[in-house]
Amino acid sequence: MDLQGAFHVYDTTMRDGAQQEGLNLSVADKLNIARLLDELGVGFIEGGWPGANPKDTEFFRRAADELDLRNAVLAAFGSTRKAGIAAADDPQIAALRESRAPWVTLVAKSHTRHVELALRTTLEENLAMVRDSVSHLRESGQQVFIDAEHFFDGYRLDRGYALEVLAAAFEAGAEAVALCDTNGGMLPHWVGEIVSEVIAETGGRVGIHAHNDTGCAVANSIAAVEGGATHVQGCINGYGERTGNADLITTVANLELKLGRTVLPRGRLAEATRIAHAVADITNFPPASRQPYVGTSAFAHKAGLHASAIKIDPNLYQHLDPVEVGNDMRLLVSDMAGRASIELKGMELGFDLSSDPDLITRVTARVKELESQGYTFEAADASFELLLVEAVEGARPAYFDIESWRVITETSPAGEAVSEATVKLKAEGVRYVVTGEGNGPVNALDHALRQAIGQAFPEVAKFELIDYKVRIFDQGHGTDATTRVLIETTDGESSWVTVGVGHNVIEASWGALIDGLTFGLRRHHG
Ligand SMILES: CC(=O)SCCNC(=O)CCNC(=O)[C@H](O)C(C)(C)COP(=O)(O)OP(=O)(O)OC[C@H]1O[C@@H](n2cnc3c(N)ncnc32)[C@H](O)[C@@H]1OP(=O)(O)O
Ligand SMILES: CC(=O)C(=O)O
Repeated sequence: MDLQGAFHVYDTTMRDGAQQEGLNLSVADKLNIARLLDELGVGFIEGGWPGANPKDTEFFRRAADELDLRNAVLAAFGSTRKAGIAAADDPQIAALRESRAPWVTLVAKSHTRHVELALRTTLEENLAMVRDSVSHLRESGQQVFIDAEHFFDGYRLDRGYALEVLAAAFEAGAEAVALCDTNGGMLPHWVGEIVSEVIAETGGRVGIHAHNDTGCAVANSIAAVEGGATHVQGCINGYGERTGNADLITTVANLELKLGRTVLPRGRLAEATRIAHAVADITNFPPASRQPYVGTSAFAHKAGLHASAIKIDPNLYQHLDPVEVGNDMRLLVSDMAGRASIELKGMELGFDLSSDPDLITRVTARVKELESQGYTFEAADASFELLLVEAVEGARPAYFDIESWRVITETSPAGEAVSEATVKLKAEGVRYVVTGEGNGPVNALDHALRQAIGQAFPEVAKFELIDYKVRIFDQGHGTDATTRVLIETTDGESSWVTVGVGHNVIEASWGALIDGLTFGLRRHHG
């Protein structure tokens, strides 16, 4: 597939995406993101603005030697030359030349007020800046895209001038002009109309660069394509300045799966979920669970009625097969579950409950009763699995018997609060009495419990508590309120979440800790 030919998928995660508040990428991060984007099969990767900061300059230096891109080519971003100087003498243009990127994307003003107020130059000089910069870079052997900044607002204010800017770019040899909704204020039908008018007027290749300030960045990008655009820009996970850019994966998935356009190499879209999450790991922004196509909730079903239909045919409650974007359908168990939800969740966890409708009814009722007391199973699959095992096998898995536990918190001579827990239990026929210390009561209990159980089951040494969340509900009751604790435990290979509920945070934590250890031991011992 010719990714630099018929239709351009252009990623700007590492340039406009990095303009997102709080998002900071090292050179190594950028190299890793570029590899992931290449795996996704985008045609163009905008790596940053060489010359604007040492990191972006370094990225292009290292990329030329270290990246072995199979699908994509690199684009370096910069602006047209400064007013009043030759393109060849502009140090910023020199940095673009020296980046060794085969493509350069130049941001150009196409809005008269921006030319006069922000550039503080004449409309004529701005046209010359566009013309000179493009032709200079073309003569230096690079291919050029233009990002026509504030194009839609500029077109509405002075259509003639906005089109003159595009004409100057095309005449000088720009391959495509991306019309930018820089302030993100457009709606889809406005974008569609303007894009088709521009194509009719210029005959050149037109692209779209949409920001999400109206919540319409993806819709605007799709409208542009329907209006004739053949170059689409966006960012993974919709990162970007202010409210972000068009989410590139959502845009591409809509183009491929809804409009039947082939814009990525065959089979690449099925990697979308993995790649979106891998990029999120690098940016250190947790992936949004409700993100279209790739979010963990994108194909998660909570309502009992949905599950009952899904049992017959999953497509009754999903707009497409999640496999197409590398995602999975998940059933959530909660007080909104019906018997079908429990049966399907059981199947997901490896239990065939279909021949025992009474058991399904009992488990459904038990889930609703426990949820009314404050438990939540949709976030705590491991506690639900233990509940299911108890129902199926007639008893909860028991690797240890707790005799008693207690915990105290006192101040040390240095004035710090320290906690000490004592746990008495029996495991594998042996009685253990163990004391653990910690920087808080739950930490002390966790240490004592794992030390005691670890003597009978050494694999417990690998277990580690990695997340701890407390939620107080019945807010009216103040310190008497019911407390829910969710604990995430790992054995180094995978992790699981358990829930505990109690009238105080220690009691609730204890329940979640016991479930966490029991679930982990069951995984190792069956
Ligand atoms: C719409 C967008 O998101 S475009 C991308 C924007 N991204 C960034 O700005 C991030 C990287 N930017 C930077 O590191 C810096 O702003 C730099 C290195 C580019 C420039 O820094 P400085 O030289 O200190 O200038 P400063 O940022 O204050 O102002 C920008 C200058 O570029 C000029 N400029 C703005 N747009 C253009 C353009 N399309 N063509 C030519 N010049 C332009 C401005 O008029 C201003 O000129 P002046 O220095 O003569 O006043
Ligand atoms: C170029 C760009 O990022 C914009 O106009 O939004």
